[in-house]
Amino acid sequence: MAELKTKLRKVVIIGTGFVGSSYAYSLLNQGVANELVLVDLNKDKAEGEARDLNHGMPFGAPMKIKAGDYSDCHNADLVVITAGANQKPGETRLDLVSKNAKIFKGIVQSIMDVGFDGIFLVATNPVDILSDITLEVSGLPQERVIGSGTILDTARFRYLLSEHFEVDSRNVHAYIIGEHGDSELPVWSHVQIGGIPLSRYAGIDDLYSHPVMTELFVNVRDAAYHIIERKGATYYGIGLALVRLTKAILNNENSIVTISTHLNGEYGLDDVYLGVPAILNENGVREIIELDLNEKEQKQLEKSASVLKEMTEVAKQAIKE
Ligand SMILES: NC(=O)C1=CN([C@@H]2O[C@H](COP(=O)(O)OP(=O)(O)OC[C@H]3O[C@@H](n4cnc5c(N)ncnc54)[C@H](O)[C@@H]3O)[C@@H](O)[C@H]2O)C=CC1
Ligand SMILES: CC(=O)C(=O)O
Repeated sequence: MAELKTKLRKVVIIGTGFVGSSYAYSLLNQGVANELVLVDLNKDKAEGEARDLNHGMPFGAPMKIKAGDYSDCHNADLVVITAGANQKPGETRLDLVSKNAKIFKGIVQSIMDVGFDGIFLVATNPVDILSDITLEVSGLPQERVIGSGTILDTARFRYLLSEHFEVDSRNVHAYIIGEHGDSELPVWSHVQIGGIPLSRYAGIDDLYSHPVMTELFVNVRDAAYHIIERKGATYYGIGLALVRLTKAILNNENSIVTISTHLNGEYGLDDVYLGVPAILNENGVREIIELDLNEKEQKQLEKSASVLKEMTEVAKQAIKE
């Protein structure tokens, strides 16, 4: 009988606040990695989370979980960064830029100093800009520096469409692209339900000016504000989204997911990180999927890119000071 070889997979989470700990909990539930190390500036928090998670081990898949430090990153396959400030009610993601860019410079340098040579997955906001900062500070190839981008927004979009049309969200194919933030856009021209274009499925000629579809998108775009007003932070959705990305990477799935990646001419855009569908596997981003956008969508994407480019310059300036 052929010998079964199981590759050991090590994930390190930097930042064990709401997002980091929700992600860790979902990883344990879904038995995704063999080894999980939790790192936080607040060492007690990381230690407490590790102990709590370990007590669930008999009910999950076996894995090693411990609190650690940056030296644990040297042989990690994946480092997921969820550290930094989150939005307070009324704050935008872009309001966090200078504060979190400075935090990131220190974190990424400490990780590279121990010889990390795996994949970075960034979730901290503003995620597109901090992915760019991670690329610049780490010097790793761009396919190995990924942001969670619009994966959560895309999930929210699919969920709200599935509720509206009473169809399983897994059969709703739709993308939100651009900034993970206020300038993001829905790609209405490619929304499909079970392979049927939405305009035909719903009998709507112009999805762009249809009041119900417009309201649905606004609820996607503003979902984080609505949740933060009510419970102070969002974390379960992103925790599960990060596990989806972790599986695509560790299991070499070649999955198409909307992540923040560095564009080099795709969609006519250069030198900017933003959310687009891309094929993800154990080497990181294999290929960016270039959708045929209509004129309206292309213009909106260009606008989103210019917002991000401007704020990325602010972040790059902040880390020089
Ligand atoms: N990309 C996405 O879709 C989403 C992103 N987020 C973002 O995730 C980030 C984290 O949010 P929360 O977990 O709610 O915040 P939190 O405040 O609960 O946790 C942040 C953690 O980072 C730690 N930390 C701060 N500086 C650090 C450093 N230099 N090294 C190590 N750890 C450090 C803190 O001690 C804290 O435990 C925020 O920027 C938030 O906006 C939140 C939800 C969705
Ligand atoms: C906070 C955030 O980025 C979100 O829930 O989308």
